[in-house]
Amino acid sequence: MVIVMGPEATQDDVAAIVAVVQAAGVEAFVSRGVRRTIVGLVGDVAQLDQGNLRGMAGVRDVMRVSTPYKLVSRENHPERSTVHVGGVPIGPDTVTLIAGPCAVETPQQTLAAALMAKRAGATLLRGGAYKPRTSPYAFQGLGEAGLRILADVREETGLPIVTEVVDAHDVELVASYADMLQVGTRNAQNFALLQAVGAAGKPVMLKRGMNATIEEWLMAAEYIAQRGNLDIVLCERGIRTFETATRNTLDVSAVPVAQRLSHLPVIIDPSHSGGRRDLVLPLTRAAIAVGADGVIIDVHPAPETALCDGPQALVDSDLDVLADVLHTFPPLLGRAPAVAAVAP
Ligand SMILES: O=C[C@H](O)[C@H](O)COP(=O)(O)O
Ligand SMILES: C=C(OP(=O)(O)O)C(=O)O
Repeated sequence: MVIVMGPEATQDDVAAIVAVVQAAGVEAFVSRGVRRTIVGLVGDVAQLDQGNLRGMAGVRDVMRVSTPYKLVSRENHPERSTVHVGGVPIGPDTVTLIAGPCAVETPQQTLAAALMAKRAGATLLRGGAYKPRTSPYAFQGLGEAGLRILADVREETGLPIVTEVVDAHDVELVASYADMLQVGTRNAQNFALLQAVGAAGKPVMLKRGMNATIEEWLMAAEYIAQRGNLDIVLCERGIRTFETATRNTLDVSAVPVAQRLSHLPVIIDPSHSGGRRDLVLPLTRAAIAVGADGVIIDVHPAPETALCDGPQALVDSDLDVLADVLHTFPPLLGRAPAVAAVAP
């Protein structure tokens, strides 16, 4: 961390800064220039409150030179990581397709959607049994009955399950069925939930908060990592902007930025970002082109009757194109579509 002090800063102002910094066990190196004085800090600067330092007399600016997140940072872990979910890799060598229904509605609908997902080349099945809904009157998911359906469909199709948990109290239960726990955009800064999933012993997919900066997203991942779990996959799912033509604005630049800052795999959700079926395939192409380590896509056998997010679900007639994108695009970038660990 570097503290820049203006020309008006007195000797006492500089001494006050040095005293605060040293009291926190951090070393301070002062270099006085004609127009400004720079105080360079070395040590565990996480102990210091940047805002408080910025408020002290004579201080012009306070700048971090290292990242505030440590465990998920690429500074301390230069190699990019691969996370395995039920034996399926998500990482730099592959492009993984996770697909399935937005919400688990019935056993028949979930199985039909899982078979669609498989036909498109998915090696992981998505599906929400606990749905975070804007309206308390909207379908909230089947809860544990939905988890049981997912487990049956996993048995039948061999696809490991990715499913969302919305409440810290449900983490143990959801983890007892899931192969990967999903934390959604609405809970992306629910710190108690992040800590609970971090302790659950299952890989976690952390969606980006719809209003979160990339740094806030990585700090959220750090909460999970701090509980001893580094099997985290980051998922860019669109952010809130002024644009109303799409449900959210897909921030494609978040993929290379997050991959540069963090060793964790980064995937894209083209369904929740565009919010429109006609955008899912173009955004999937964009995701692969920008270097995403996978995509998570909604599919539904009858989206006109879907209980959640029907307009963004791919239908049967989209699957061949999706499969083709998955087979032709990754090899252009030296990658392979991720395959199942054990052929079912
Ligand atoms: O699947 C995700 C969410 O539950 C869903 O997108 C929420 O949408 P809503 O705003 O219609 O509740
Ligand atoms: C709730 C979901 O997505 P998001 O959190 O991105 O809205 C989902 O994928 O089911």
